[in-house]
Amino acid sequence: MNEAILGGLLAAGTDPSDVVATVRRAERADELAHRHGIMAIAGAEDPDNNKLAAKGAGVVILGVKPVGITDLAREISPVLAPSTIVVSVAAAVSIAQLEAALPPGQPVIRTMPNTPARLGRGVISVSAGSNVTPEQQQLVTELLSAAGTVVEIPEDQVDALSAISGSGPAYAFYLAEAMAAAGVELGLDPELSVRISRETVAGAGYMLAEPGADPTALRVAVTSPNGTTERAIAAFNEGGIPAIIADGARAAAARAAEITKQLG
Ligand SMILES: NC(=O)C1=CN([C@@H]2O[C@H](COP(=O)(O)OP(=O)(O)OC[C@H]3O[C@@H](n4cnc5c(N)ncnc54)[C@H](O)[C@@H]3O)[C@@H](O)[C@H]2O)C=CC1
Ligand SMILES: O=C(O)[C@@H]1CCC=N1
Repeated sequence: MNEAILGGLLAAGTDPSDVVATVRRAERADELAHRHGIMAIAGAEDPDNNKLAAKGAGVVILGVKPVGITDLAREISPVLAPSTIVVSVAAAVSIAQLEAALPPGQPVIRTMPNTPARLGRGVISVSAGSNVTPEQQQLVTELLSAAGTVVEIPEDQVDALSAISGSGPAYAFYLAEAMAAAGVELGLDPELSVRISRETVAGAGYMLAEPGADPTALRVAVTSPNGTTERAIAAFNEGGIPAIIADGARAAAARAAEITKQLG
């Protein structure tokens, strides 16, 4: 996820020399440095890597798994300037949990990105903690805008948003996988079926990305009265696909709440 955000930031003109990344493995640090022209420090080579990166930073983006993020916050706390904005991309970790692991008064912003950020087409939510000034929130919003559409939401909506846009790219890829499998079942060559499914979901995505695009109008335009698509959509509706998608989103949001409790 973090390389996706990095890709978006750099593509939008962030100076690579303004960015320091940390990772665990040396090979991964080399890969990031070569691919993006940034400084990347591996924990395996320098156990102080996270502190080195955070020291003097205006913005620190924490992107490890939810289970490790408060430990990481505690690790870098001694080197943070009071004005350093700490941004979290972790699902299910609350602003309160992050603030409790950081020096008192540290500005904290919780975000929920998604992987199309790599192409500058992400959706990134921003929820600010109480120590964040409007100027700091503006700065982070502008920074993340490089990676896609930024939406400001109250923290109590993050789990719901995550169930739609955070996990959502996986739902679209899942659809492409299911379409490819269906094509094979209808007798298409597997490679061809994957190719046309991928291009179809991608092409539809491009259409949705046009300004003012309306998913319902776009669907209706493909669905000729009494034609073939109509039969497919009817079968989807009979099979309860909309309700199944709602169930999936509910399960994702519930899992986020469960993780928050576990990390309590
Ligand atoms: N994958 C996705 O689409 C999304 C992920 N997220 C959040 O992003 C975070 C990362 O998720 P992924 O990218 O999927 O996981 P990942 O496992 O691919 O990335 C985590 C990275 O952190 C590195 N790391 C772990 N501990 C470290 C440490 N102490 N110091 C430096 N680097 C360390 C790991 O080596 C790894 O490269 C999670 O908190 C997740 O909830 C949020 C939205 C979407
Ligand atoms: O699956 C996850 O937990 C993360 C959060 C949203 C997308 N990926």
